[in-house]
This record gives sequence, structure tokens and C-alpha cells, in this order.
Amino acid sequence: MIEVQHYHKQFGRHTAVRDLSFTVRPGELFGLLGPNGAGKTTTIRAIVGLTRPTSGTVRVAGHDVWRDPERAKRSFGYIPDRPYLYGKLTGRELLRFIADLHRLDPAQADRDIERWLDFFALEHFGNELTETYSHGMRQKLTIITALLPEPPVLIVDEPMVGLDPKAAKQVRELFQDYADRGRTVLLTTHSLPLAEAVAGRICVLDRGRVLGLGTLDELRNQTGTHAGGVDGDSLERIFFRLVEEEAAERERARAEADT
Ligand SMILES: Nc1ncnc2c1ncn2[C@@H]1O[C@H](COP(=O)(O)OP(=O)(O)OP(=O)(O)O)[C@@H](O)[C@H]1O
Repeated sequence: MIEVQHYHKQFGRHTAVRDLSFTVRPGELFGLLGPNGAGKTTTIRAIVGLTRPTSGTVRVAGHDVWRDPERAKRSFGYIPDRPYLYGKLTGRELLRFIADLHRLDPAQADRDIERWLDFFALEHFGNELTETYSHGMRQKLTIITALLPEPPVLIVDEPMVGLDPKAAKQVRELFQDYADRGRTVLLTTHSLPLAEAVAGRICVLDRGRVLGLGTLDELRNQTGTHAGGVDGDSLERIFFRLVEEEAAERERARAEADT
């Protein structure tokens, strides 16, 4: 479970995220969406303990990420948007290292590593240094490092970048299955079809503010016929309507301030 309460992040005079609150429950796949610079990665970095909130709290599996970081960090796997892999380790060495860190049973871990390498068609590259991997191969290996310890919470920043269509489909099904098995999944993505296909609830951020939060139907109600929308609108239509309404609102406020 992930609980973000009144999270606010200030970089100097720039407000990156403003009073953001949401909860992601076990069994739920939650999508965090928004244009470039909306505050998605800043929020993810607060949840995984890489950026201290200016104010507000973040808890994962009941543990405050800043007050009780070790317990909080034991409960989640993190797939960053720009993964760092130890280039001088082979794929298998890296995965065994991760298994050791998490004190996984070595025999079981070896079996799981082979299963995952096979799943992502990396079995013939497992003994190559990761610095020789293509972008997509690095992304697949990063996903395996996060899943190997089977954490109850999975936090994913832009998972599909660099993946070929087959791998993207596999990963989509993997995350969906992960949530269906009672785990908690939070992902950010620019792919609206992906979010529409897998996310039970969605939060749309823009310039650090929440424009909409809820199921697809709840977002449809928010941008309903009174706002020019129609029942059954796609997430893409909803997304653009929310972002455009916000821009028009800003423009109106600016014009009023000028008069
Ligand atoms: N370390 C930092 N110092 C100053 N400003 C920052 C820092 N990190 C992020 N920001 C600013 O905070 C805002 C939100 O950035 P963030 O990376 O969270 O956006 P994002 O929604 O993940 O965008 P993208 O879709 O482009 O990855 C941006 O205006 C960005 O310039």
C-alpha cells in the first residue's frame, strides 16, 4: 500500500508538486499521468526516498519513507526512468548480486533468474557485461531486478521506453498480473492507451497540481457532457480536456490580473 498525504515539493522558488494526496491499495494498479514537467518523477522519487518532501508524508506498506526508510525500502521494488546498472557485471552476476542483497535462497534465486532471462529472451546474453546491452535489454534487466525479490509494492517510472512491441505487451501483462495477485503497483507513463488498459485509477497532474483523480468513469464524469465530453470518451480525450481546461483557466486568471 502507498499513502501520499499533502505532498508538496519546492525547488527554490519553483513549486514542482502542490498538495498531492492519494492512496494505492493492494490489488490496485494506479497510473500517474501528466505532460512533461508535471511532477510525476518528483513524486516517484519522494515515494522511493530519493527526494525529501518539502512538506507532507509518504508511507509505503505502512512505513514512513523518511522516518523508517529501511523497512519502507524493503517493501518495494523500483524501476526508475533512467536505470543504473553496474556495467562491469554480467546480467547473471547482477541478478545474483540482487538476490544476495535480498537474502533470497540461492538455489531458488538461480531458478527464478533463468526463468526471467528466458521470459525476456535474454538467456543468451546473461553472461555478457551489462554495459554491452541495448537500451531495451537494460530496461528488461532492470525490470527483473525489481521483480526478483517479489516485493509487495512495485513503483515504476516510464516502463515502456525502449521496449519492442512484444516486450511492451509482456510487461503490460506482467504488471496487470502483479496487481491481480494482490500486490500494489504505481506507474507513470506517457502512454495513454497503456494507462487506459491497465490502470484501475488514474491521477492526472499538470504543473504539480492534480487535474483529475479517479477511475476512468469518474474522470469521464468530471469532464462530462456539460464540459463538451461524451460518455465513453477515451482517456486520451479526457486527458487533453483536463489539460486544456486548466490552460484556459490560467489564461482567464492572467487576463483578469492584467485588467
Ligand atoms: N532537482 C531539481 N531541481 C530543480 N527543479 C527540478 C528538479 N527536479 C525536477 N525539477 C522541476 O520540477 C518539475 C517537475 O519535474 P518532474 O521531473 O517531476 O516532471 P515529470 O512529470 O516527471 O516530467 P517528464 O514527463 O518530462 O519526465 C519540472 O519543472 C522540473 O524542472
